[in-house]
Amino acid sequence: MPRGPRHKGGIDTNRKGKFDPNDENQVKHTKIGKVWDLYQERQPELAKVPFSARLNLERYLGLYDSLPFVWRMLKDIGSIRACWLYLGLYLAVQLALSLIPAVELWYSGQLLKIVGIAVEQRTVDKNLLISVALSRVACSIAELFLQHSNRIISQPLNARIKQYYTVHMFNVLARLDVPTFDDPLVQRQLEQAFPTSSRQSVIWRTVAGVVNMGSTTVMLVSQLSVLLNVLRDQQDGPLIAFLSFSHSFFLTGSSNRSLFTRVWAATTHNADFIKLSGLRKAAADSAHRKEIVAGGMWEYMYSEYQRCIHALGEDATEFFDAYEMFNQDRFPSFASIIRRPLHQLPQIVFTLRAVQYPASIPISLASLNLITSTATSFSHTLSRLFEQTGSISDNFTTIRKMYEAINLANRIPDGTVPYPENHQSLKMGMSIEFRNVSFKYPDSNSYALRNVSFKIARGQLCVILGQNGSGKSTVLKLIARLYDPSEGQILVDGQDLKTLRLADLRRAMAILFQDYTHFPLSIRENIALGDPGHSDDIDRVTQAATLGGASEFIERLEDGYDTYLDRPVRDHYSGLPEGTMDLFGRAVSFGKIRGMGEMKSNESTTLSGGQMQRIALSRTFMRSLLSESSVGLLLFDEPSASLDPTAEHDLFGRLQLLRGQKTMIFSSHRFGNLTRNADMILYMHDSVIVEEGSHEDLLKARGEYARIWNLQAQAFL
Ligand SMILES: Nc1ncnc2c1ncn2[C@@H]1O[C@H](COP(=O)(O)OP(=O)(O)OP(=O)(O)O)[C@@H](O)[C@H]1O
Repeated sequence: MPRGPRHKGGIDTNRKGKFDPNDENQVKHTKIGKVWDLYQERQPELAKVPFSARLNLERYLGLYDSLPFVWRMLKDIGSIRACWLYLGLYLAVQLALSLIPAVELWYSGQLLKIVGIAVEQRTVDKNLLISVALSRVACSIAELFLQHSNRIISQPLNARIKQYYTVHMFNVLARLDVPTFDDPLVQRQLEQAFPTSSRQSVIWRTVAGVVNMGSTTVMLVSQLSVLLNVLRDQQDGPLIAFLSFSHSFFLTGSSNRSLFTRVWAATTHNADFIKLSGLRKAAADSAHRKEIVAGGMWEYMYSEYQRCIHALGEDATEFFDAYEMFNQDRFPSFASIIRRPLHQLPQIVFTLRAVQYPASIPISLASLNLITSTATSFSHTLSRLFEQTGSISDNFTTIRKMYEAINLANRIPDGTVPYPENHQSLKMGMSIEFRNVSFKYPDSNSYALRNVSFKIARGQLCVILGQNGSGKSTVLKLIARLYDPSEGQILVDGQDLKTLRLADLRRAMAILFQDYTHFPLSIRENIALGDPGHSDDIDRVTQAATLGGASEFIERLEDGYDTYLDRPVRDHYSGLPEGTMDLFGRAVSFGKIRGMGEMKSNESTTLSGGQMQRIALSRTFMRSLLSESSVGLLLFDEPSASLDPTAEHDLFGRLQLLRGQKTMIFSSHRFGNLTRNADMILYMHDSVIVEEGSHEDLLKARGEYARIWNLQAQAFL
């Protein structure tokens, strides 16, 4: 994601269509220095006309589609406790604030009138002068109080709205199934619906934006009407007012040049710059240090870095710096040139008029002052209004996206049949049957499984063997219904898997994935999540940890079960003296990685790979072996890959013992005790099952299984 204020000026990221840098009709290519290629969407003809660019009609048409969602948002906000009360107060304060400039203007007009009368008649109504002056001062003080109240009211309002939607958002994220969550379109939708960076929720920004737009309009209309009222009787008032305001309509010219108000993309093909960046990253990242040192690479890296820098000269800069330098060399735009004389025009006209009609000078001079000061604030208010309408239309679209995301349906439809009919039956295991199952992953064109058929009876121990990528894990994922087969049917206890209630089905099985992850939560929670229903039961957690072979090293940790493997909250600090090596009981990290806030899900600085696997195993035990009757099927994908031989031996012993009558399916690369004891072995090759049977059957068949078994046996002779 590019650095910099990507959304400044409000790019409509929700637009339909495609940005193709190679489309010369739509996209302008600019070479920035030697390194960067900038591609900018060409402005439509209409947008070149000053003023219309700000209206961006296409964008506002989209507002209409979003209205039903905005209505739903209002209803949702209404359901938040005390929100209407705060909202009412907020509206009242905003309205008062928007009227204040007009009231101030009116008093300024009154003061001018007094000056006018004083010049003409040489008399001053002192009482009137004092009361007008006091009221003018009172207005300023009232504005200060109102602004303060505005902040006081908007804070709890924003907080309540944010809290309400945060819970909604979490629910949306947490409930998505694998194919839906992995879909790039859904990812984009989620990213747009729940931008992670902004401090204020989009909902609050929209509410505040709409209210601000209303109050800005009230401000403009009230100021204009007061100004017209004051100037009505003055000879050149309307003409000078028109000239003063005209320059505010040319403000658009300068903003048109900003990169960030358009669709754009930048890239580089410069080999030297790419290499330079790679060298810089490699030298700064601790992950490469070992190899740099052991391989004696630094001299080569240094000389290459120097060579690239010399080849690039001044152009060895990041994109935004390069763009800034490039922009500074460009000539000012037509609109910004024309704005300057326009700014002076009222004074010139005023001088000409004054020369023509000297008698009217004093009044017009006062009016000119009033008009020009109002015009300056008016042009700012007007440009704010345009900006607000732009961001409102974007916010409305984001709200539509957000509600669409809330309503997002999972790709794996839920079944309706409760499972199992009889909970006691689960103790005897579950039967699994694949009938001509074929499957392709959603983002893949090739089959991960092809025409796979097999049947595992209740209570059997099945081992799936095969090379890397042959489809073993995929079989387990389909049984857990993480995906649905592209063709064929899977039966559980004789019933179509798709008809069974998903929650029931998943409760009835425990699965340990090969690419298991650790949650950025405490070890206790990491294990307890295996059986969320009993997460408070610390005895169960410790028992599960013992079965998983994890309890010993967990107890040795300083915080024991409360240890966080990856602390999800970063500490914040800056400017620490160099002697500060630890803070809040943790080592201070000065590495670059820290700044990125990245957390790796299955890596930990404190535990070994085997220890991590033991925690994952404990989670599976928490679910499967403790709550006796609720699980009937255990799926293990390479459960011993990171374990040492003793630990593996112990694990299989415990699994056999605790399995009871339940069905158990292993995916494995290893031939040994496990396969010898299996009721059924499925040998997979290239997405299909090539051999099927018990250890003895397969040895007799003299196929691939027998060949590898014999190879292994010879290796140990
Ligand atoms: N999420 C995915 N998206 C696309 N393709 C995938 C995905 N997961 C696996 N595949 C592909 O499906 C095929 C089967 O993969 P699978 O993980 O089932 O193999 P495996 O036998 O378990 O391999 P290993 O022994 O390495 O674990 C492989 O070709 C793999 O590249």
